[in-house]
Order: sequence, then C-alpha cells, then structure tokens
Amino acid sequence: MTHRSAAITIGLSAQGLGVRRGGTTILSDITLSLPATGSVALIGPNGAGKSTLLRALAGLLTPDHGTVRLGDRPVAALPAAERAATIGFLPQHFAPHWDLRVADLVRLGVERGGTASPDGVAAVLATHGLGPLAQRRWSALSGGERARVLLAMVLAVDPPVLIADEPGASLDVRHRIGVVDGLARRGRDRLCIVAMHDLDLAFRAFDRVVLLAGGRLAAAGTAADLFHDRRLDRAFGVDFMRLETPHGRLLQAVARPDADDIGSGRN
Ligand SMILES: Nc1ncnc2c1ncn2[C@@H]1O[C@H](COP(=O)(O)OP(=O)(O)OP(=O)(O)O)[C@@H](O)[C@H]1O
Repeated sequence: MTHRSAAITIGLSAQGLGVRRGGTTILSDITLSLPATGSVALIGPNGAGKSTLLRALAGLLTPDHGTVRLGDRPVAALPAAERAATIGFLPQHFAPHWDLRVADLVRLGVERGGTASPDGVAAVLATHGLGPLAQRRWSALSGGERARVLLAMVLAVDPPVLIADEPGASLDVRHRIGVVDGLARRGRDRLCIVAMHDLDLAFRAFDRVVLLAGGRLAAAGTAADLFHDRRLDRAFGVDFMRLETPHGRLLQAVARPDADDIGSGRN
C-alpha cells in the first residue's frame, strides 16, 4: 500500500499553533497554509522558533494549541507508518544508535522507501557522491559527510513532504549549494520546507519564504515579494541593501549604528 499518491495532492497547514516549553512561549498563534508542491524557505534569527515549528509541522512535537493538518487530516491522528512514509524529516542534529557503515545506513533509508535491492543502495550512494564513503563508519565521518549521509537516507524514502532543518549548516559552499538547490528543486513536484540561515540562497532558490521572529509569523509570501519587505530588516535587527543580479537576489546586511555588540558577549 502506498500513501504517496494520496498525499501528493494535498498540502500542509497549521492553524493557531502554539508551543510552550519550560514556562516559556516558543511559538504563538502560527497560521500557515502550504500547497502540495513548492519549495518553502523558513528563515528567522536564532531562537525565532524555526526548529520548533518544523518539528510541529512534521508531527514530532505536540503543540499546546492549534492543529497541523495534512490536507484535512490532523497529522497527530495519522498512523506512525503513514506519517513516516509521507513526511520526511531531516533534523539539525542526528546520531544513529549504532556505529553503522554508510552503506548500511543508506540501506535503512532504502528499505523504508520500499526498494531494498542492492542496486537501490548503490544508486543512492552514487547519486549523493557517497560511493567513496560506503564502507566508512558513522563515527569516522566529518560533520559535513554525516549531513550528506543523513540527506541520502531521508531522500531514499522519497516522501511527498520533506522538512529539513538547516541541512546546509555544516557543509562547504559547493555541497551547501548542491544540497539546498536540490531540495528546492524537489518543490517542482513535492512539498519541501527548509529552515536556513543563508538568506541569499533562500531568496534565490525557493518559491516562497516564511519569516519567523520571536515565535510569531512575521511575514510569508513569494520570495520575490518578501525580498523587498522591510519586516526582514526588523526581524534580523539589521539594514539590508538589496541587490538584484542576473544570478539572483542578494542581501547585504549592514549593522545598525545603535545595534548591540553581539560578538563581544556584552549584549
Ligand atoms: N525544551 C525547551 N525548553 C525551554 N526553551 C526551549 C526548549 N526548546 C527550545 N527552547 C527555546 O525556544 C526558542 C526557539 O528555539 P528553536 O530551536 O525552535 O529556534 P530556531 O529558530 O530554530 O533557532 P536557531 O536558528 O538558533 O537554530 C529558543 O529560545 C530556545 O532556547
């Protein structure tokens, strides 16, 4: 039985989402509707609530208020197997229980996707340029190599909805562009939501941008529209110079004269 064909025709939405942890409000009144296909960059300053929102959208965290729905079905009510086949989640931090070899980790992903042949594993390794690392154990990988293995495992399932939390954070510039561009391209026939700090990549590669600030939805819209929105400057506490080039949109951040001196540790 496959859930993919049913899920791909429906979007993901949140109504009145609120999350509190340790007596603190982390997310407040988030209402958001995302289509069945498209690439969505989730941006916002440190601590804005991006990871928390992604985990709530993936059904990995139970909100204190509101509901997340896949189409018209609450994500919380989906059987675990159906949710896992429908919503892929790429966490910011991951450690496997066992110190497995790369090929075995990829096999786990391929098996979850329902194609457990050795060819399937080899193809996934080749697609992600992981052939040379196939026999390496997880503990012997660099941070960036681990991120690429994790991505290969999740993409092997080929879920109709993919949620990724800063997948490019530990990657060098070539791999970051390759991975994040690849995720954005999934938006042509899937829904792909990616939290990221690289604003240039967000505005160049993604259809839509969602801006979080202080646990609230500060703005959401097409990348073209939001690029010019001054709420960006307010959310990040800087002034952006906006450059539109043949290669994409670029934001050059300029510190405000009255800004706190974050690097000194005195703020
Ligand atoms: N279990 C918890 N208890 C208390 N506070 C928490 C808990 N989990 C997260 N927070 C706080 O909630 C806020 C949002 O965290 P979250 O990780 O969602 O932000 P983020 O936008 O992903 O940040 P970053 O860009 O730094 O990764 C932070 O201030 C964080 O310290």
